[in-house]
Amino acid sequence: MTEREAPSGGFRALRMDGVSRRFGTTTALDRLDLTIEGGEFIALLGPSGCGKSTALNCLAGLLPLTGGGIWLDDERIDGLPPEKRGFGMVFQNYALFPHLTVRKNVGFGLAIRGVSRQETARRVDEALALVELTDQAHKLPGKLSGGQQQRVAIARAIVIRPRLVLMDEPLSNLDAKLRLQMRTEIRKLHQSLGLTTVYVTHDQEEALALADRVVVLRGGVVEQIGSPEEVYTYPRNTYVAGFMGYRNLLRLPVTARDGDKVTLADPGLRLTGTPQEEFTGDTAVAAIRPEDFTVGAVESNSIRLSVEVAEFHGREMAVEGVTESGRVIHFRVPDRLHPGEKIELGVPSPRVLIFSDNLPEPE
Ligand SMILES: Nc1ncnc2c1ncn2[C@@H]1O[C@H](COP(=O)(O)OP(=O)(O)OP(=O)(O)O)[C@@H](O)[C@H]1O
Repeated sequence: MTEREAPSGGFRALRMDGVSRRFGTTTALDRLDLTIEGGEFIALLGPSGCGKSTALNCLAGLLPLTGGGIWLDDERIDGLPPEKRGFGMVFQNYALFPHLTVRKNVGFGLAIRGVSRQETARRVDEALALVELTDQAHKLPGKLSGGQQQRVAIARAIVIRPRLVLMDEPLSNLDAKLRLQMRTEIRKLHQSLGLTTVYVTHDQEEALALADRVVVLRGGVVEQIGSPEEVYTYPRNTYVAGFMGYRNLLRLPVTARDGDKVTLADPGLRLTGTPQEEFTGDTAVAAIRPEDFTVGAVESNSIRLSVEVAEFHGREMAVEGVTESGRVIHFRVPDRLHPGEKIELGVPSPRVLIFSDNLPEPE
């Protein structure tokens, strides 16, 4: 097997064990337990301030831990300086040297590691070919597009044959089209090199598209770890559900419980759904994706509403409607609707996830 084919970059597992980081009285990361298998692509997902960059910087060695430890197989590495960890990093702002050509930028890490000129040239050529920048090698970064600059940054990270690649929101400075293109390129690169990767993002689509496993963070704490399918289909709570596109989180009175089904109702609305957790109490939260509604009731699931705003989105309309009791519902339908129109929607019970009522009070 050639080095390029080595799937794990040389380790079986990287273990973060109770990793914590405080800044004064702020706990940015609170006892993170995560084992990353060699070759895995992990996405750390959450909104601004949830601790994802802190987790990445602790892994990189840019931030000392205030608790816990990090292990690469049997070696404890959280005391090692960044350059001794053998990790490659790709940042949001590219962090390229503006006065060095693309070729020199990519070769920089090899030069400071004392790799011979001949070997450096060979590996830089190989990395540039992988990110399809061979013909831009002589240019300065300022002469390249944002996407090309980020490809230079990726080449610079992989040329050192890192044991782990750390990426901090690498696509967020790119426009929407380029972001999609680069996302596919990152996935392709991971498929061909098999480099273990930890990727920080606040974009759920990016996390689901790229990762083998997604770690959803809130306030420095892990809310859920799972495959994209798991976190998308079975979010553990309303926070993860909200992040996974369950745009309708409706707090409603419970009117019936029947085995593994719970019914919630309100004037103009009746929903029977599937509880995702044990709960007591007179109210519960129904989580429903806009795309799971259909026109017309489904069994006894029915929401009657009046259309407020309808946006044309190509294959479908994205619509906001209001029920008799003033609840706002977001849904998608294939045909054009107009403000003021009355419509009845339905949704299959398995697509109505019922959670205990732990939504924060509206401000
Ligand atoms: N150097 C620092 N000094 C003080 N507080 C910090 C520092 N770095 C981060 N924090 C705090 O720690 C928490 C987590 O920050 P972190 O940057 O890890 O979040 P994030 O999820 O990466 O957010 P973003 O996407 O905005 O970077 C925040 O409350 C933040 O204000």
